[in-house]
Order: sequence, then structure tokens, then C-alpha cells
Amino acid sequence: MLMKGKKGVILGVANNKSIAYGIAKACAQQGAQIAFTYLNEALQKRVEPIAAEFGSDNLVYPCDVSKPEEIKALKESLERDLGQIDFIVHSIAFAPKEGLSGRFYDISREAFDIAMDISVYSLIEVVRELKPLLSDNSSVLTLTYYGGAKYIPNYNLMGIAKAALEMTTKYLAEDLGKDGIRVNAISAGPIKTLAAAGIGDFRFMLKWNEAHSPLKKNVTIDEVGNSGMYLLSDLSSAVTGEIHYVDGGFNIMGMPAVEFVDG
Ligand SMILES: NC(=O)c1ccc[n+]([C@@H]2O[C@H](COP(=O)([O-])OP(=O)(O)OC[C@H]3O[C@@H](n4cnc5c(N)ncnc54)[C@H](O)[C@@H]3O)[C@@H](O)[C@H]2O)c1
Ligand SMILES: Cc1c(CN(C)C(=O)CCc2cnc3c(c2)CCC(=O)N3)oc2ccccc12
Repeated sequence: MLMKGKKGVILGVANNKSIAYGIAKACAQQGAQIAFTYLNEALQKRVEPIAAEFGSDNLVYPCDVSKPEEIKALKESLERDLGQIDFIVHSIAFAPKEGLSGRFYDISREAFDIAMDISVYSLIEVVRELKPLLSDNSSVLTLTYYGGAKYIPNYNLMGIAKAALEMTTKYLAEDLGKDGIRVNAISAGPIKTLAAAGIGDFRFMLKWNEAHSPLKKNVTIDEVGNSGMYLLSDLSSAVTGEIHYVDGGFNIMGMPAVEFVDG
């Protein structure tokens, strides 16, 4: 039971297809007690039954990270209901639609500010506000994507945000290491979740990743969940500031091996 006696909060469950749901399942299976947050009332109806599935009926809280007062209220609620916590999962991202298609250089200042606020600054603010509750052996995990390291068609503004999120992971790791708080990111391969819905050519993305990854497969939320649980557990006690790829090895590829037909 790698997470026995550990308590934490997971931000970013929308439904049972969410990557955060995969992480919750893996952590609960290893004995963790988990609190959940939801963005709005529409999602509350999806998250409450999921929390109940993990015996966390009374550990469900609203938290729209664009509202500082909701992050402060979350800290108060967690302090009241859990006291100390050992992990935080930040599985949140958003960019206005215009940021995920069309010409990159057409991105507006408004879209840029929203994407950076929700997808990057929210990690800093959540960790800072919840820090008083974090034990001196705790772990923070966020989710990133390869489009933050290399160009991926149409990922555009979210690529800029993920590049910033990955450096934020490292600067937070340095700043919080002295307090016994580890900060890491999982860079997951493409997965068909709500956040992937409405993305043009996503089916093509999945096919391309499956064909050109060493493992010749797409990844699942359970596989990301297992690796996330490792980073939240004591097994990764010397790991911090790390971007851990869970993508079938796609990120190591320069050029796919092709059999040249002679002549
Ligand atoms: N699906 C993929 O292909 C993929 C791959 C790599 C990384 N990721 C990352 O994984 C994380 C989770 O995404 P997902 O794919 O599980 O999709 P998802 O839609 O299930 O999760 C995204 C979550 O972000 C939440 N959110 C958005 N704006 C918010 C706000 N203002 N306040 C609070 N919560 C807010 C949504 O409510 C939702 O729960 C994201 O950071 C995403 O960038 C996704
Ligand atoms: C992979 C992949 C994803 C999934 N992924 C890694 C993501 O990070 C998606 C995050 C996301 C952020 N903001 C929004 C949306 C999704 C869709 C709805 C919306 O209005 N805004 O998105 C892509 C967009 C283009 C190309 C590839 C991808």
C-alpha cells in the first residue's frame, strides 16, 4: 500500500475519462485518502459520484482557479476536513479556442493571458495557498504535454503555456525542496478526454502517436495514473523538478525507422 496514511487533493477531475481520474484510482488503490475539487456546478454533478466511489463523499469542494477567493476557501476547507495533506495533483489547463487552431502569430493578448493564468499561474497560487497544510514529506504533480517542448500542429498557445508550466515545475521544485516538498510533472501522450474533444484531427494525432512511438500504442489514463502514483509516493523520494514522460516513448523519436526498398 504505497499511499497508506497519505492524504491529498486532486484538482481537475471532470469525468471518468479525465487523467486526474486515472491518478485518483491509482492512488486510492494504494490506500490514499483523496479530496476532489470541481470547476463549476455543472461538473459538481459529475465529480460528486466519482468522489463517493473513493469514499470521499464529504471531501468535494468548488475551485475555479481563476478566482483567488475559491483557492483560499479550498485551503480553509482542507484544513478543517483533512488537517495536513501529503500531495496535490494539478490536472488543469485551459486556452480560449482561438489558441488551439489557426495561425500561431494571430494569438490575442487576451487569449494569451487567460491560457497562462489558468494553465500555469494556477499551479503557483494553489501550491502557495495550500503550502501551510503540506507535510515536510509531500509531493506536487502537474500534467504537461510534448507540445510544450517541441512544435506540435495546432497546439499553439497551449504549447507556450506548457513550456512555462514545465519551467514553473523546476523553479517550484528548487524553492520548495528545503521544505520537503517535491514538485514534478508528467508529460502524457495524447488521450481522448473532454479537453481533447473538439480538437481538430485528434484521431489523426492518436494514430500518428501510436504508429511512431517505440511501444506502438497510445497511453491510457490508468498508465498515467500509475506513474502519477509513483511520483506522489515515497518511491520517488529523491525525484523533484522532473518532467516524466508517459507517452510510449514518442518523445525520443527523431525519425521513424523505414525499410528502404532497394532499387
Ligand atoms: N488529454 C491529453 O491528450 C493530454 C495530454 C497531456 C497532458 N494533458 C493535460 O492533462 C490535464 C488534464 O486534462 P485532461 O486531458 O484530463 O482533460 P479534462 O478535461 O478531463 O481535465 C481538464 C480539467 O481542467 C479543469 N479546468 C479548466 N479550467 C479550470 C479552472 N478555471 N479552474 C479549475 N479547473 C479548471 C476542467 O474542469 C477539467 O476538470 C491538463 O493539464 C492537460 O493539459 C492532457
Ligand atoms: C494532444 C492535444 C491536446 C490535448 N492536450 C494535451 C491539452 O493540453 C488540451 C488542453 C486544452 C486547453 N484549452 C482548451 C481545450 C483543451 C479544449 C477546449 C477549449 O476551449 N480550450 O490538445 C491539442 C490541441 C491541438 C493539438 C494537439 C492537442
